[in-house]
Amino acid sequence: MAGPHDGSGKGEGRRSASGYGLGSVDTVMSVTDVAREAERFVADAPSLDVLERLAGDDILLTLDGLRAGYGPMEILHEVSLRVGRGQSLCLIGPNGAGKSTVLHSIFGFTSIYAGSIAIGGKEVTRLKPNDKLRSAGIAYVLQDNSVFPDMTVEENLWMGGYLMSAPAEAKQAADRVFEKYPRLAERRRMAARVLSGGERRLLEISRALVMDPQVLLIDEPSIGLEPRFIDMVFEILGDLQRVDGKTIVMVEQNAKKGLDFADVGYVLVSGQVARAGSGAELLEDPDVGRLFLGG
Ligand SMILES: Nc1ncnc2c1ncn2[C@@H]1O[C@H](COP(=O)(O)OP(=O)(O)OP(=O)(O)O)[C@@H](O)[C@H]1O
Repeated sequence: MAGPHDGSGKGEGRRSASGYGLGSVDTVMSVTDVAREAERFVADAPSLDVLERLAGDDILLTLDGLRAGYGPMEILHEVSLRVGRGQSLCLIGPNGAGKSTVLHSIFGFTSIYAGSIAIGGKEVTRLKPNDKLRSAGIAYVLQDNSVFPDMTVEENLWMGGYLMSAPAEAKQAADRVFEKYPRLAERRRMAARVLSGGERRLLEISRALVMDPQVLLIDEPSIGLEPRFIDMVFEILGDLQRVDGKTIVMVEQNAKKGLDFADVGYVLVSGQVARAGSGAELLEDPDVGRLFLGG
């Protein structure tokens, strides 16, 4: 029977790659074709010199030869990555390549079998998530739908300060975030469930800002949002980078949008870094275009 993974090219089996987040509706490569082509990418993996050049003179976050996964299942195979202070980096790649697992590993949600993670030259490989946030200044914005719908907007923000020693401190920190985002401040006593999709995403990002992190890990900022909200979210991220100097590492299924935004892009295939370049370079790379941008 023809199916999406059988490579038969029949009926449902010939779904456009876009159904898997790999291109536009008129892309005609099957998922199997895409996977086969993507594997060929790995042969061209960038050298450490390339990664360092892309990160610039002031490297903040370093992953070296990271092997990580869930329980006994290794997902990332010797992933190395460099992010400059105040830079934005976007990970793209096929479904299941391990993009979210890179973020999970940086934040401390995975088992790490080998390799290292360092921030500002200090090794933080095996710090637990709370310590990643508290002492390494790394915050993680979950993929979609992580607001507490029955809590008010301000209660949601206070939750972002759960590691602070006193509730008053969390409230003060939340007030600083409200000053930055009047749109949220105006809605502070409303239940989060009544917010629009874009406002919910803003609340999720804001909650991660309460601890004033230096690095924001963001999983799929555009997922499930209408186009006007997608633009709004990328504007917010751009402002955090430019005005507040935050370093941003994101996974984005909308590869064009992500690469358009990011200073640096990495293509992850089968748990390995297959290509890296400036966002603009990758947007112009014909292989990236064919496989991930719909031709
Ligand atoms: N919490 C988990 N426990 C066990 N396996 C997991 C977990 N999260 C992800 N995986 C597995 O790790 C692999 C990589 O998943 P990951 O979500 O990192 O890929 P991805 O590139 O982000 O994919 P997508 O674009 O579909 O979100 C998949 O095989 C997935 O099933």
